[in-house]
Amino acid sequence: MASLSFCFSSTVHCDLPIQSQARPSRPKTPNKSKKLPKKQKNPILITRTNSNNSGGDATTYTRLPPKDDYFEGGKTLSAFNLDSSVVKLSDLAKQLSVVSENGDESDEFSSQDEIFEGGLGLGEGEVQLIEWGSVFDDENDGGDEVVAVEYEGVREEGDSFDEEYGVEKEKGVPAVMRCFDRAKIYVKAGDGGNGVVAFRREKYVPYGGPSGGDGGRGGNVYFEVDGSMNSLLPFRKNIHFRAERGSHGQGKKQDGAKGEHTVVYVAPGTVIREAGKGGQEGRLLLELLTPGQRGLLLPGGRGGRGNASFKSGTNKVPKIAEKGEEGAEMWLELELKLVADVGIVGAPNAGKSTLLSAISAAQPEIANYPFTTLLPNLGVVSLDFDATMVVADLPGLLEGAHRGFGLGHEFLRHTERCSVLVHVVDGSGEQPEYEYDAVRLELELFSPQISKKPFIVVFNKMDLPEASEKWTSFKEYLQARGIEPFCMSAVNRQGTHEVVCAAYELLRKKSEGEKESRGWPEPSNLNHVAEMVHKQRSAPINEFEISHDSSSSAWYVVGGGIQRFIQMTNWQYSESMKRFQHVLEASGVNKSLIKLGVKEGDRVIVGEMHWHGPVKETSQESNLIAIVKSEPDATLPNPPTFVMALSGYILARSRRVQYSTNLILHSHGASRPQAYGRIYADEMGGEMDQKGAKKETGCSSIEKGVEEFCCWGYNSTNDRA
Ligand SMILES: Nc1nc2c(ncn2[C@@H]2O[C@H](COP(=O)(O)OP(=O)(O)OP(=O)(O)O)[C@@H](O)[C@H]2O)c(=O)[nH]1
Ligand SMILES: [Mg+2]
Repeated sequence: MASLSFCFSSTVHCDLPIQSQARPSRPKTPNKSKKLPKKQKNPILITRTNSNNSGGDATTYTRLPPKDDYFEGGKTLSAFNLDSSVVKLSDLAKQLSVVSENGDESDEFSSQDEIFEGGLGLGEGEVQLIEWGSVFDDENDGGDEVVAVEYEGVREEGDSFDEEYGVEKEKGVPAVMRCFDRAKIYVKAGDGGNGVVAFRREKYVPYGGPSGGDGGRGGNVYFEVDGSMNSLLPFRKNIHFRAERGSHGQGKKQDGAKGEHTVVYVAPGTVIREAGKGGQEGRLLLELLTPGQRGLLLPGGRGGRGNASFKSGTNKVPKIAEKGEEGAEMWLELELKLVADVGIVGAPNAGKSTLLSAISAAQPEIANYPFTTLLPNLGVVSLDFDATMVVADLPGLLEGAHRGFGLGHEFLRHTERCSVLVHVVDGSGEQPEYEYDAVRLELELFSPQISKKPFIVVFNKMDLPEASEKWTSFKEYLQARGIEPFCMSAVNRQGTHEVVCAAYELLRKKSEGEKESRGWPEPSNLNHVAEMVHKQRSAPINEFEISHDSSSSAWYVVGGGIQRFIQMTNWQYSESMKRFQHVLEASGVNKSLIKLGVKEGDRVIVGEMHWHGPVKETSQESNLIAIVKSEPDATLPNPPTFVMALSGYILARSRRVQYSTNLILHSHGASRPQAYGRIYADEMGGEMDQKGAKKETGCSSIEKGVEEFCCWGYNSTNDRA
């Protein structure tokens, strides 16, 4: 491989791009066009040109044109601080962009007149100055568009790519180019609706019984492959996808409505990963390839049960209802790798898009300047013998692309999934052999796998005399390397059929060899993430693990079933606590804790819930524990929105009370914390009545008796905490 230097001599002549290019248009986005910025910092040349796309105007942009080409009157470029004697090809990419022609005429335009005066051979009104950097920051999509060329930055011979890399990639490449095939999004399934406590109240129907309905199920999150998408650009603006929550249940046994599902549409070839942490790549979840494929990603939460569902033979008047199950949520990283049989690669302006338009019904943007194609275009090519293949026209490759230079591996990545490559070489360029080598080198450096893919080389623009002159030497150059190149004129559609047939033949051979055309396994089960979530949730309540942190005297109970139970428990109902105690007992959590040596004052943490576990040595038979939903040692009672409990409580099995009081506070609304609990006679000196309980707890009113009370308006900082 010839050693490649990316410099060129100022004597090399190339056509001036700004004088011959057609009016480009950026990829259409739904955003409104913005006006050109008023403030100008660095001068940029913008020309409004109306040249056509005729093949005769074609210009090769393997190198930046020498400075003389920009200034017909011999005017120097010193005003632009550009030393163009040594410039990398990729500089041009950075410098080309598209902006709205509808912008304001700059006030500073006149102040810069001397820079351009007479030097460009352009009429008045054909040149504007705008601020570089503002051009790509918006998604300007104005009607009439012009080309902006920035003359900025000195490129010295010997500059290393490393020095440039990073700065230029981030600065020079517009966001629209960087982000179209990667996205990070947040998805959340809908929460289930809450169940309610209600009783049937009807004339002549005494003891109507519980009639609280269940909450509705939350909506699911689906992924679907939309064949009309070829980028992930929509995720630049909208990254949060939440399914609707289920409605709450209502009285008269009315269940809540289900939440609406959410469908996230992605382009074919999207790979979905769990968002990685600390720079690590996340777990691979899904690979969505074929249009129409649909997968359930996150199932919605179950609706909470209303009190009608809790009715039983022993509890005919249940005053308990569940909260809805929370919908699963996660951050995802999407990556798009275009799925195509054939990828058209080559240097900018080689005629790749022209070839695609000639061989398929696709209508990619074609224009005589580099980086017309910012997003890959797909086309379906039908051959005579009833065979089709998907062809992708990829944006131009530059020196240093394998390191992200220019448009970088944003695009090289797409070649990974193409089975066959068609390498288009611009025959009208100064040195087609050099251009060929440069692009091959980039492919090799990016990935050895890509360079091993079968490929054909096509020498384009044969209709131009300067190209046909070089054809023989180019052909010999490649033949010496064992490659038989094709020649064509994409504009005139001459030789394109041979190219298509050759590409198809390669594709067929490869498919036969590998027994699969794309080397990409079809995913078997697209719902496996949802199944995994479902499995985690349906874990039995008696499957848990307990760990102990001796420094903080905390016990951690981890178990899908028990955590889910706690999340769905609605603590506002006093019966919820009884049920909770029962579950702790039935699931074996209490026993295990006591066996492991839980002590009075220890904290027991289940999921996000904190529990104080002041279990006395003597109260082996007792259950745990109490309640806390916020910081366990938070002071009472402010802020009123705190939901907390103060101490643990133990339910004695026998009627004889063994330990202590418990106090569980829940805030209801803005200002009225509510306390539930039991106060036992032992601690209060043997006897205690409602009055005593009231005094003891500081509650302003007590609705129940000694054993169970519920008080409103709790305001004192009771030291039972
Ligand atoms: N004379 C002649 N001009 C051609 C031919 N093929 C393409 N062109 C011209 O070359 C210019 C660039 O063509 P595109 O198809 O946009 O080139 P590209 O490789 O897709 O360029 P990028 O998308 O910028 O990388 C256009 O002005 C075309 O009209 C050809 O066979 N003959
Ligand atoms: Mg193109």
